[in-house]
Parts: sequence; C-alpha cells; structure tokens
Amino acid sequence: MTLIFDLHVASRGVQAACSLGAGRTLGLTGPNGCGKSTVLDVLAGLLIPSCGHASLQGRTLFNLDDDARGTWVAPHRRAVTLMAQRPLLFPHLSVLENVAFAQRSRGLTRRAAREAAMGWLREVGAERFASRQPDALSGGQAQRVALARALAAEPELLLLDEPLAPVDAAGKEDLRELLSRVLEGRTAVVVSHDPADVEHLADEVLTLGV
Ligand SMILES: Nc1ncnc2c1ncn2[C@@H]1O[C@H](COP(=O)(O)OP(=O)(O)OP(=O)(O)O)[C@@H](O)[C@H]1O
Repeated sequence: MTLIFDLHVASRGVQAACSLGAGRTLGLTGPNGCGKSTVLDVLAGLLIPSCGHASLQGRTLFNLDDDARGTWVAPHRRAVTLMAQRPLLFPHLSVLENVAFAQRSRGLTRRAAREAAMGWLREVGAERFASRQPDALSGGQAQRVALARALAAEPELLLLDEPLAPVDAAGKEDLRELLSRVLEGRTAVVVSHDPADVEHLADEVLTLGV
C-alpha cells in the first residue's frame, strides 16, 4: 500500500483510516462537517492530529501513536500537495508565474520553470490564460490553473478538496473529464459531497460519518 493512514482529531471529533494502493484515487465523502477537509489538512501537514499515523510510499508522514516516539514531518517535506476548495492563486503573480512557482522553489532556472509551467497549463487546457492575472479568471478557469500548479509540484500524493465546487453545471462535465484523465495512475485523495463525482473519479471510497 502506498498511502496508509489512521488518524484522530479529537477537537473536531474526526476519525478516519485507510490503505490505498499506488496510483489509485480515494474518494472521501460524507455529509457537511463530517471531517473531509480535516483529513486532507492532516495529510498535508496543516493540522497536527491528536494521535494516529500515516505513511506514503513507506515514508512516515507522522506517527503520534502512544507507543511511538512521536514523528511529524513538516508540510514542505512530505511530497504532498493540497488543492484547496478555493483556488488560492497568488494574486500578484501571473497565471504562468503561479504555476512556475513550485519549480522555482525547487531551484529550477526561471526559464526552465516557465517552460515546465507552460506544459502543465497545456495539460489542463489553460495555456491561453498564461499571461493573465488571477483576478481576470472565472472560477472554473482559476480551478484549472490551481490544478496545473498542484501538478507542477510533482507530488507523490495529490489531495483535491471539492475540485468541482467552483464550476457551474455547464463547466462541470469538462472539468470532471479533465480530472479523470489527470488522476489516472496518480495516488490521490479527492473530497466531494457529490456521489456522482466520487463514482466518476475514485477507485475506492471512504465515507465519513458525523
Ligand atoms: N478551523 C477550525 N477550528 C475548529 N473546528 C473546526 C475548524 N474547521 C472545521 N472545524 C470543525 O471540524 C469538523 C469537521 O470539519 P470539516 O471542515 O473537516 O468537515 P467537512 O466534511 O470538510 O465539511 P464540508 O463538507 O462542510 O466542507 C466540523 O465539526 C467543524 O465544525
């Protein structure tokens, strides 16, 4: 199993456990407030759970079980990328610079990072927006750019929180097809409250209760 987790966040009453094979997509579903975003935050390293453990490709992400010495790996060392519910693009950077940011952070030259970023924008059908500022994008366009930025980080685990939420019904089918293509062969967790999206995108399903 590539992704293994068993976690508990006492302050939010959230408990979840799962083992996921390499290249597979887990659909995380359940009613409002059941803890879907909380699970993603814990896996991304944005929230420290009360107890539990998680590993990715045999590497520990955290191990806070009673009998463990207590390991917690910082978010930027996890090779995990979270695409949040809102696109959260950097407002002062162009679309291209937003997507190039991950590679620039990893030490690529400006030119190499921009070339790679253009490739990812092409991948998600957003290359025509490359020179725009984020505030000139629609919700669906911004979501595609956010997806390109997440992919550009080349994470071992991709976390998507309600990726279809910002698009209207007309754009939903296109974005769903795009996500389906992009998720093929990637290890990912996709949160959605919509059973149709989970059915379409996920290989396995974990339903949380309230
Ligand atoms: N920042 C926070 N501080 C304290 N409690 C929080 C915080 N965010 C969420 N919670 C609580 O944690 C629980 C789980 O919330 P979470 O947002 O993970 O659920 P969710 O399933 O993603 O909900 P939704 O479908 O509405 O996005 C809820 O009871 C919520 O009130």
